[in-house]
Amino acid sequence: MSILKLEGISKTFGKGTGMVTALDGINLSIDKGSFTTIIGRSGSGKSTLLNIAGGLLIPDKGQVILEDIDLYVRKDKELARIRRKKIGIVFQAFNLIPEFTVLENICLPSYLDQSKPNMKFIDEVLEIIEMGDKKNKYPHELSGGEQQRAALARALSVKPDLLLADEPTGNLDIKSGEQVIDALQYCYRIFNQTTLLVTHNLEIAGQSNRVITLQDGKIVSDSVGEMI
Ligand SMILES: Nc1ncnc2c1ncn2[C@@H]1O[C@H](COP(=O)(O)OP(=O)(O)OP(=O)(O)O)[C@@H](O)[C@H]1O
Repeated sequence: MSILKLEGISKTFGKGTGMVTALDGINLSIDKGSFTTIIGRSGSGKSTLLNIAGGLLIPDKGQVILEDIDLYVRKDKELARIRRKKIGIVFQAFNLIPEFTVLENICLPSYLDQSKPNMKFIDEVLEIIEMGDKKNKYPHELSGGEQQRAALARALSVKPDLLLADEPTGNLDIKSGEQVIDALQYCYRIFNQTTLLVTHNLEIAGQSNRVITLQDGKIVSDSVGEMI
């Protein structure tokens, strides 16, 4: 069953001779409970695609349907609410709030939504990603890999329908990067978390159950395999 559909998505940046076509007529359907990786050279449109899928960037053309919701016909305030409730995003830069502890950072999406954080679920996530003993630390007291795992727990805290991760290992050394990917995969397996991951790392891509390759803003291959 499809949870996310991108239909005829195009996006350009700039004007005239400086115009860049970042995405060119993308059609894509993501199944509930799948782990999909998007690969492609630098500049092929991966982040643009993820940002559009995540309700963060308005496409020039096309529709993004999350479950039955057409994201970009919604007013800004409603789109922000849908995003907070239904989409978790992990960025390359961890984007934690330095003045808040790990737990406060994780609870933030719920507080912004004026709802009570699901502490039982948050504790379960923290245990799975081996961050249970770090919840009262501040971001500056953590390694890069731990900060990224805290950002992952924050993204998962509202049990999002869709988890998006844009080069989550890009700022990390190999070992920390592997731990973050392991954490993503555990959460996929244990919570059946629908995940869409952008990476340059072909080894990581090979472990997902679908790999989509972008080139010059177009999908040039889409292969389905077994999740390792
Ligand atoms: N805000 C922007 N303003 C102007 N051009 C942009 C902007 N964002 C992206 N682009 C351009 O759109 C194209 C696609 O960029 P995008 O960041 O989606 O690629 P990417 O595949 O994620 O690259 P990377 O792997 O280097 O992160 C590139 O040519 C990029 O320069």
